[in-house]
Amino acid sequence: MEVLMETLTPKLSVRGLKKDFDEKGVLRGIDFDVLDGEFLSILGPSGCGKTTTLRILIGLLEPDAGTVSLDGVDITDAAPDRRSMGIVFQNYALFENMTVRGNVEYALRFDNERKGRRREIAEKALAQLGLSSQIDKPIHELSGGQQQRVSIARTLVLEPEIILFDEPMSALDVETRLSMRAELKDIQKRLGTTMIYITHDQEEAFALSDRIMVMGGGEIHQLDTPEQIISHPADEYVADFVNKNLRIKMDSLARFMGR
Ligand SMILES: Nc1ncnc2c1ncn2[C@@H]1O[C@H](COP(=O)(O)OP(=O)(O)OP(=O)(O)O)[C@@H](O)[C@H]1O
Repeated sequence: MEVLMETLTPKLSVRGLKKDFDEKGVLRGIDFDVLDGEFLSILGPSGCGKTTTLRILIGLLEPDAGTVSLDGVDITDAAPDRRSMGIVFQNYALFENMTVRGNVEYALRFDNERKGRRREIAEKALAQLGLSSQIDKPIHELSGGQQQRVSIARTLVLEPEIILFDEPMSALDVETRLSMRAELKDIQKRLGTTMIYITHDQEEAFALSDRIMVMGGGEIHQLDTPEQIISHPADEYVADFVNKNLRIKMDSLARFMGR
């Protein structure tokens, strides 16, 4: 029975989440679960409520209603550093002039229990991500993909249950995005950490995710596998969103071919 419960309890469970800004319903009561080891993308256009959802999950914003539970424990009111959630930001927020090792060790500076072992812990995380040979280089000498890995290593040393990504690739050129996408997928497969990835880029969501949550106007329109979203869009909004994005891709491909 215990084993059965364990497999059935989602890693993260969100129920009835609501948030108004200036009396406008930015989140209108959203419910979803994320399974252990799953890669879930939150996909939708600008202003649909993705960042608001993320900020509530990591504890930077209080919801007006609803609950967030991690491994079955209600963490709605827990402080950000008591939630076991790590976040990788858009520009990675690394210290450019510090070394790779320095950046990762820095994350443990307030961890009284482990800061004495921070050198060893940082080295282990960096080895896991294939960065041992870069360990003494300053950040500005690394490629975009390597910087992404440092940012993940820095998050990993805090031993999060879930890693959240806030549009981490949106400022990069297409080629870098493609190689970093492949790297991220590989890292997730190897580590098996539950990941939530915020993006407005449909192609990115489809390439990376086990399941995708399509949001619009503060609501979840569909939460399903990429295949189901393409073959069985839940409503017109999802069908339009998928089609529109495909059309944009086809147009830029046609322009590229015509050059
Ligand atoms: N602190 C705030 N005060 C007032 N309105 C806000 C605040 N934060 C967000 N909003 C509004 O809530 C809506 C949803 O914003 P949110 O940032 O969650 O969208 P998003 O889907 O992440 O968009 P983007 O992809 O552009 O980041 C927007 O209309 C935004 O203007």
